Amino acid sequence: MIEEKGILFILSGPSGVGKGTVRKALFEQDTNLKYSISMTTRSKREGERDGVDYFFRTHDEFKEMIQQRKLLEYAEYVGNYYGTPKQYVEKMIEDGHDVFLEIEVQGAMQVKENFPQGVFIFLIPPSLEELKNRIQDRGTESEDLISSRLEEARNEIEMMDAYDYVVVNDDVMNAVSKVQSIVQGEHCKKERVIKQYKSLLEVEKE
Ligand SMILES: Nc1ncnc2c1ncn2[C@@H]1O[C@H](COP(=O)(O)OP(=O)(O)OP(=O)(O)O)[C@@H](O)[C@H]1O
Ligand SMILES: Nc1nc2c(ncn2[C@@H]2O[C@H](COP(=O)(O)O)[C@@H](O)[C@H]2O)c(=O)[nH]1
Repeated sequence: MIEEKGILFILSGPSGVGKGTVRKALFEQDTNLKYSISMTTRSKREGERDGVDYFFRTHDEFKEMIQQRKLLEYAEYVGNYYGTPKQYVEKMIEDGHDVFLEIEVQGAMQVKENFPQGVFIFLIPPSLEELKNRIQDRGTESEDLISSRLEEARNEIEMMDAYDYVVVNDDVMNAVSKVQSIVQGEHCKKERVIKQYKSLLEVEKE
């Protein structure tokens, strides 16, 4: 039998584009996907839970994770640190699960350097006006923070060329179905299947 390793999917996009919304809807449909819960130093939003939405940590705790090299990637974004705990991702991939990261672009570029076989997906809004409306209507950030995030959004969108796929989040279910096609399609990529098949042949030879 072909032993399949999991695939690492990385979803980025400007704040408020709908990454979390699309990811949650996708996870209701795809049960092989595992979400990598990030660590952050930002404060909890109303309704967010430690260990579910994020691992909420102090700056000192976060720095310790960096020093101990326990993060796959990390970045400072609009005054806070965000990072991906390494151990969970490596274990899940090894066990054959696809892992989904929802991270900003600086972190995604670090993953690309260390994990080039990952699949990089960039989510864009139908317009910048719509992005502003979405982040404002969400009502989770102050006006100042919304401005900082929107400023950051312009730089982030310029990075989309570094991604393998770009999906427009016009309608949530439309975007979900596109991301799902990407996930399924990646399992049939000949480079991936041939690599797995070659290791199977090696094992059978022994
Ligand atoms: N396709 C869509 N059409 C209209 N509204 C949407 C759509 N997708 C998401 N939204 C809304 O936009 C807001 C931002 O979505 P969400 O929180 O998922 O964005 P995000 O990219 O994860 O943001 P952040 O990076 O800041 O965490 C939410 O209020 C969500 O309901
Ligand atoms: N580099 C990383 N970025 C991350 C991670 N987890 C989340 N994020 C991104 O940060 C911004 C802000 O998130 P918010 O929850 O405060 O709105 C957003 O783009 C997230 O995708 C991570 O582990 N590493």
